Amino acid sequence: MTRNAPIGPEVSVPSNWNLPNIITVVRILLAPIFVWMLLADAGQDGALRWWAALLFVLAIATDGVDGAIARRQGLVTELGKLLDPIADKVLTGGALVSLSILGELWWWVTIVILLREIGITVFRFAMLRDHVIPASRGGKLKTILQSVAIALYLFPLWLVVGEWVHILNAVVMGAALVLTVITGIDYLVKAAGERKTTDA
Ligand SMILES: O=P(O)(O)OC[C@H](O)CO
Repeated sequence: MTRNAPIGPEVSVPSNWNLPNIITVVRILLAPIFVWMLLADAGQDGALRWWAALLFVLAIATDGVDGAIARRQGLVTELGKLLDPIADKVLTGGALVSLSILGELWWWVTIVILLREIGITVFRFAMLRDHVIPASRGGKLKTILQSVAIALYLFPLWLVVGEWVHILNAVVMGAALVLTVITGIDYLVKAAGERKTTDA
């Protein structure tokens, strides 16, 4: 037996350049195209606005696809765990900032959500020496709720069903905002709990 030979069965580590991670990268690349389309429409509710809304929905839907493929085909990687939430944040963050630039969403809502999203991303990187913190169930639910809220703002539904839809949009966005803050705090509380257990 050679010295330093691995003991036990070899465990194959999936390459970082696999289909789920490529889909995640495509999601990041779609974000600037979507933002450009939305801002180019400049609040005129024209065809470009509808296309931008559709592109957002298609892009955010890939969030479920990459995760499902990764789990089913055993392609879950540390890079994927790190990159997937970032891709979501680039897309949703781009949408929120654009909506605020267009004067359709209060800046304070965008700022609170961005602070939470950037804060948790910085926290994830800070914890990298220990382990990658995967997205929690609450975090996943938060992204779904944010996406629904953003999609409601993006599609100019008021042209079809009337102005009352603005109330629905604000309520759903409010719920997304609350869940965003709660799940952010949850990551920190859980990490503090884990630290206590390892220190004891
Ligand atoms: O806020 P996070 O980091 O929990 O993000 C959750 C991901 O977007 C789920 O795909």
